[in-house]
Amino acid sequence: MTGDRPILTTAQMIAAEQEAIDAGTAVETLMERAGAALAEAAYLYAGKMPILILVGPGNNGGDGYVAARHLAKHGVPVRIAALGEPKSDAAKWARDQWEGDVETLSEETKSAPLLIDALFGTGLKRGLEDIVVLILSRLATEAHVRVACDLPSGVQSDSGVELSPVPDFDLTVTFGALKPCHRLFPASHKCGRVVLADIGVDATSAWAEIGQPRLAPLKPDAHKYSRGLVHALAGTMPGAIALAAKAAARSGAGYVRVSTSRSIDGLPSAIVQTDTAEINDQRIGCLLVGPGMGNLPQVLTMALTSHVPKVIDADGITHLGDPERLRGQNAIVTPHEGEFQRLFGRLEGSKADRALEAARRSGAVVVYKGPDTVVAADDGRLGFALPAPAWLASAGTGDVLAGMIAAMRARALDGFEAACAAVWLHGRAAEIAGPSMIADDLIAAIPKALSLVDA
Ligand SMILES: NC(=O)C1=CN([C@@H]2O[C@H](COP(=O)(O)OP(=O)(O)OC[C@H]3O[C@@H](n4cnc5c(N)ncnc54)[C@H](O)[C@@H]3O)[C@@H](O)[C@H]2O)[C@@H](O)CC1
Ligand SMILES: Nc1ncnc2c1ncn2[C@@H]1O[C@H](COP(=O)(O)OP(=O)(O)O)[C@@H](O)[C@H]1O
Ligand SMILES: [K+]
Repeated sequence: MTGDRPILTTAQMIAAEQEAIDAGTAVETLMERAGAALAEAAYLYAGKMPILILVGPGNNGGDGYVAARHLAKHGVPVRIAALGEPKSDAAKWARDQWEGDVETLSEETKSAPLLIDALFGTGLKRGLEDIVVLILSRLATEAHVRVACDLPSGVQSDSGVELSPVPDFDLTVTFGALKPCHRLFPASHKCGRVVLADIGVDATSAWAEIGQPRLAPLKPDAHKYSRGLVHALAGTMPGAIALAAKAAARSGAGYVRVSTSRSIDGLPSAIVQTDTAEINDQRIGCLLVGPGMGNLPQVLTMALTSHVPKVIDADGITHLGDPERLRGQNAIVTPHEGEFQRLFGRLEGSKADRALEAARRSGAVVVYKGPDTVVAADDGRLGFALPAPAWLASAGTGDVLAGMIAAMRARALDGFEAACAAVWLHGRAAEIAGPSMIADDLIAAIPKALSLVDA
């Protein structure tokens, strides 16, 4: 995922900041860059709209004082309302550089068309006091544009959990790297557009936002097997495997084959139906099992005897029973919350932590689905999906995703890269298909989603 926007926990961010400080950059310099970037983003978004900046006692507040100075320099009318005095040396420095008034944040504080929330960032330890929540909510409602400095106040940076109620923001300007909360639910859906500013800290991480995939262009001498053979195993509900198989074909698999004991209606003639299960055919790029499998655990058991890479979804996950069965399987599993808990139990930590733990326990690539899908590999790589439209919440869209992943895997991407590419394309296909889509429409939108990438 080289090139994707890195995601850092608070501890990693502090370490990266310390590295920059040790290399000779003062913390005030980092704050100056952060505040200047916040000001620039707000100015680009809203021009000379009058601004109210709420500042807290820590370095998040410090960024707010710096931003105020830059905005005022550009002729933007700026007011500051502070929740207490600055506590850190850097924030005190930023406060001293500000030559304007500082109001005390209270129930009397008047709103402005643009609100910047620089109350708390990564240092938040508990929820905001009720009275502060009320004031923030009123000022946010009365503003036309809402901008969060680093992250919306009230959000726990590492988990995306709201420690106190958080208003909706239009824009979040973050520094050095994205934080898990920008892509984990519910906070992910409160941030609005997330702008990442470079402040000169080296933010490298095995965690990143899943960006647009880079797929190798089709070679002139391609043939159906080199594009990838996906072999799907049907079960008791043929509709689900039909969705998955069609999605695989539309995602560029050169050859899609379905083992089924009875003919499946409505499958395109290009998809081969066979009543044999040639699952050890060395040409298979990816085996797909689970969608519509129903209560036929023997289908899963047979799939697990094969040595080819595999995608295991839906009923296949339910019938696994023990994550250890996945070890050495070269598998990608695609659980939603219920399936995840059935297979891995109730794990501790954020969704990111749980996904990584599941990948470690099973050795599989885990695509942990939902409004904040994450993809984890057992080597520690973790991809966070962009927010996808909520209208994906309809029957069969998961089957489509499983087919798309199988196609990406069959074209010889590694398991993690294949899952990330498919998750990205699935989200874009949903946007293209629009709010009243059903899973079949999602498949029809895959070619347009693929045309967004150079493939
Ligand atoms: N890490 C970095 O590289 C950089 C960080 N910067 C900024 O620094 C921020 C982090 O700064 P801090 O660590 O000072 O943290 P915060 O500014 O988030 O706030 C921490 C302060 O608030 C107090 N506090 C926490 N929760 C509270 C609550 N619910 N009610 C009242 N007080 C509470 C803490 O005791 C502490 O004094 C980042 O979010 C970012 O905006 C930037 O200045 C640039 C560089
Ligand atoms: N509220 C939501 N916002 C965005 N994506 C969602 C939401 N709900 C579900 N999805 C996505 O839709 C798909 C649903 O998959 P799944 O739950 O397996 O459904 P099914 O088994 O009916 O196909 C997943 O890719 C999931 O991430
Ligand atoms: K904030």
